[in-house]
Amino acid sequence: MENVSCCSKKRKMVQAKTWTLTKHFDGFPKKSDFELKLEQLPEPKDGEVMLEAVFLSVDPYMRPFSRVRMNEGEVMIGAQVAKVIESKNAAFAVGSHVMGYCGWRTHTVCDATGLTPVMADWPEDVSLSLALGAIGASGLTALYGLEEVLGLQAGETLLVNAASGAVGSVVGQIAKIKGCRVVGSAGSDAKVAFLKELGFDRTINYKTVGSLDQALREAAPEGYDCYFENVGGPFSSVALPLMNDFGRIAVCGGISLYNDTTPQTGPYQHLTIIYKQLKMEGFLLTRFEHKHPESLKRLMAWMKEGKLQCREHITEGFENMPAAFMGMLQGENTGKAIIKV
Ligand SMILES: NC(=O)C1=CN([C@@H]2O[C@H](COP(=O)(O)OP(=O)(O)OC[C@H]3O[C@@H](n4cnc5c(N)ncnc54)[C@H](OP(=O)(O)O)[C@@H]3O)[C@@H](O)[C@H]2O)C=CC1
Ligand SMILES: CCCCC/C=C\CC(=O)/C=C/C=C/C=C\[C@@H](O)CCCC(=O)O
Repeated sequence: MENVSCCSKKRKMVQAKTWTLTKHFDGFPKKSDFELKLEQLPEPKDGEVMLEAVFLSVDPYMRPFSRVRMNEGEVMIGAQVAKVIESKNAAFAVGSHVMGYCGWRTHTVCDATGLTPVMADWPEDVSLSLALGAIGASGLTALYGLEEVLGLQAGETLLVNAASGAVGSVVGQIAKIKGCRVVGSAGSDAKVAFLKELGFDRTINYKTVGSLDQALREAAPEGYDCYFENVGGPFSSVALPLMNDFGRIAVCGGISLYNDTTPQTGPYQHLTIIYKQLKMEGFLLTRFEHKHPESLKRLMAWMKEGKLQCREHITEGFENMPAAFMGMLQGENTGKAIIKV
């Protein structure tokens, strides 16, 4: 990123590149829903820092959250790992790295609210981008869904969909660490091969399988005790009746629904839920924020021990953020979708 220098002899003026939402998404996002803009940044005031983005994240939540948390014309929401390039805050040294929800922007001036220093003893040979994925929000979501929501126990059978993605790939690996049988569904043969590499017991390419019901039954003739739901919609309608009595379902996401212009309706599963006495619970990772520091240490330890593989799908160039976002929603990524500035 080239900064524009002008006027002041003392200080280089910094221009941020930003991606704004021109118009609320209507159906699947389009290129014209985004606009690249330049923004002249002020000098940081006391307590503030200036950040330069190193890695940015594109995530499914941006699609539904944009509608409820953003106005048209605003900078797209999102997390990044950034380097502190100027600081008037003693807690954030120049040259250190932070994780923050700064949005889709190359440079940011902000106070420290909402900035998290990247884990103190982050190993030099581990990419900082993982702080946005497996050793960040995606890994934490997987861990909390399994431990806090599902209460997964050794010996149980778990189903996870969008299994080769940022969250799903960690879900399956943690479930294996915990001594469970894991069935994963993903949208291509290459993705399914990746799941096998990760140690999933059975894998399904839901796009080519023919009968999903039959494939899910064959993958777990004993039935499913736990279901980590990332997709929703028709997949869920097929999976729920295959749960065992007292089965638990963690509703983490519903990506198959995010781009709908008309909300999908039924089939309604109330009778299955009653008869099988199922427990279904939605969650947001933010509920467990107080556990983040300890949980990140556990994820990092698993990675160092070789028990957790962290695949990333890296797109080069800030200019390509909208394309990377739309690509992720279309299933282009295996592992965490990341933008390298
Ligand atoms: N509750 C929470 O706090 C959080 C929830 N989430 C949710 O977790 C889920 C996974 O997120 P994340 O791991 O970041 O993203 P992923 O890395 O899994 O990327 C999205 C993947 O979803 C799959 N997908 C896209 N469209 C569809 C569709 N119509 N039907 C089925 N699969 C589809 C694609 O894989 P494929 O080729 O296999 O179809 C795609 O690669 C999302 O639902 C997200 O909203 C994420 C973080 C926090
Ligand atoms: C508006 C309906 C939302 C339905 C659920 C949609 C998506 C599930 C999901 O992916 C949730 C993700 C939650 C993320 C929570 C915290 C942060 O990582 C995002 C903060 C975004 C921001 O405030 O900038």
